[in-house]
Formats: sequence, structure tokens, C-alpha cells
Amino acid sequence: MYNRLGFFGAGSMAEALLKGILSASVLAPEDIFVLNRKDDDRLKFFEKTYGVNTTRDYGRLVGECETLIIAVKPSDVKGVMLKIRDFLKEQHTIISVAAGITTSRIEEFAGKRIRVIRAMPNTSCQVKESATAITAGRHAGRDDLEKAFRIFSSVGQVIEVDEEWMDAVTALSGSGPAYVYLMMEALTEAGVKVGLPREVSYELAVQTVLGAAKMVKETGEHPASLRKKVTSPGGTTMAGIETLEKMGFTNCIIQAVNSAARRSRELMEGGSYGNC
Ligand SMILES: NC(=O)C1=CN([C@@H]2O[C@H](COP(=O)(O)OP(=O)(O)OC[C@H]3O[C@@H](n4cnc5c(N)ncnc54)[C@H](O)[C@@H]3O)[C@@H](O)[C@H]2O)C=CC1
Ligand SMILES: O=C(O)[C@@H]1CCC=N1
Repeated sequence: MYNRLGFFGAGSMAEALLKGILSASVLAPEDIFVLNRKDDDRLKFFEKTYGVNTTRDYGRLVGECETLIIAVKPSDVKGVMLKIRDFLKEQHTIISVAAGITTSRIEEFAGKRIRVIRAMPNTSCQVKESATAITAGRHAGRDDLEKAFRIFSSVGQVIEVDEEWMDAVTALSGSGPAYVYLMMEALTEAGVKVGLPREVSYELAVQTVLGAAKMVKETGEHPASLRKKVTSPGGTTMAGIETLEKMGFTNCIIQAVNSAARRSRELMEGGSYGNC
């Protein structure tokens, strides 16, 4: 068995992570295996686009790879674990990115002592800007955490957290890109409403979000302080911010993250992803 990486699941998260890992040259495509339950076209796409190995054989993937990433929906994690548990050996590290599913639940599915790391990246892996949190299961050691750290730091920033924080992390940074995309969509729509052509509005909205994030990162200044610098007394920004707060903007974000964290906890109790 070599130091190869196997993905269970060939969905959005697996693809974002794979793209980031390949572009960071952490592993060569021939050292990566991808398995999907039934969509052969999707596997062919992965082979053709990324040059990685694909298989439908769970035992083969476990035999070929030392590090196994579980990137299926939370409700499918049990199915994968039941298929692979007999093949798992002491040296395997399992990294689950599934929302809501705890390391102890994964250990339970395996029915034996396994090393589990739970990780919560986001799709910005694809451009090496993920915010990823990782936490170790009870049989995982420093070497497993370091392995996960190496993988995820190649696609962005990584922090180690207590497992009890993972639902909150999922709600904030796992789902977070979608909130920001919604903000961009709303800004674009708003620009159109005040008279801009859609393409102009879109371009300005995207660059504004990028520039604002870069300002916070590169100046090290707190967002509140940067916000004050944009907000001239009696000026345009103040008018905009007052309306945002009157309409409950901050409270909306707090409620959104709260709902997402609650959903993450529900997924642990077997909540399904509906028809997705
Ligand atoms: N999409 C995102 O932004 C993020 C997703 N996650 C987590 O990543 C996991 C995957 O999410 P997505 O990629 O968005 O879902 P997705 O639906 O795009 O992909 C899931 C993949 O798993 C495959 N699959 C289902 N059952 C399987 C089985 N028994 N064996 C092998 N493959 C199987 C499906 O065919 C599909 O290709 C979820 O648990 C989610 O909570 C974590 C962080 C961010
Ligand atoms: O929406 C979801 O459930 C997944 C987990 C975090 C981001 N996407």
C-alpha cells in the first residue's frame, strides 16, 4: 500500500478538493483514486479531466490507498463504511468531510478501531482558498492530524478545533461561501435596480467583495474599522448601512448561521438531504 489518496464520492466537494490538490502538486493524478456509487459518466469525466484512477470496487480503493476521504452525503456515510469496514487496516486514515457526522459515529459504523479525522473544508479548495477545520477521532494520532493538515493546507488555511465546535464551523465556513455568493447576487440585482447594465453591476459586485476580503487579510485591520473608513458621516454608505441594519442584516446572518448549525446537528440524527 502506497501513500495514495482515495475519494469515496465524486461530487462537488470531491472535485473541488481534487482540483486544489492537483494544482498544488501535492500528489500526482496516478496516486489518486475516485469511487462513485453509480454514475459511470461522472467517473469517466474525472479520468478524462484530471487523469486520476477511478473504480467501482470499494475493496480495491481501500487496498490501493492509505488515506481515504469520505465525500458522500451525510446519509450515505454509513453505506460507505459498511462496504469498506472489512478491508480497513490499522494504517488507514479516514478523513470524513460529511456535515454533522461525528468521528465516534464513523468509528461505530466501522465496528473496529479506526483512525478518523473529521474535516470541514469549503468549495474554495478549488482555488486554494478554503477555510478548513479539522478534528481527530479517539484513535487518530498526531500523524493522522498532520496528514490531514498537509492535504488541506495545500488548498487553503487549516485550523484544528474541538469536535464540539464542528457544527458551528460547518454553519459558518462550510456553508459560508454560499452566503457570500448570495450577497454578490443581491448586490448585482441591486445595481441593476439603480440603473446599471447587468454585466457592469456583476463585475463591480464581484470585485468589491474580493477587494474587501483582501483588505481585511492584507491590512490586518478589523472589518469594523475598515467599515468606518468607508462610511463618511452623512454620506452614501451611511445611508446604505442604516437601511441594512433597519432591515435586520446582522440579525439575518446570525439567524442563518444558527439554522445551518441546527441542521448540521439534525444530520447527525439521520436527517436526510431531501431529494438531492
Ligand atoms: N458542497 C460543499 O460545499 C461542501 C460539502 N461538504 C460535505 O461533503 C459531502 C459531499 O457533498 P457534495 O460533494 O456537495 O455532494 P454531492 O451530492 O455533490 O456528491 C456526493 C457524491 O457521493 C456519491 N455517493 C453517494 N453514495 C455513495 C456510496 N455509497 N459510495 C460511493 N459514492 C457515493 C454520489 O454519487 C455523489 O457523487 C457531504 O457530506 C457534505 O456535507 C463539506 C463541506 C462543503
Ligand atoms: O450544505 C451542506 O450541507 C454542505 C455542508 C457544508 C456546505 N455544504
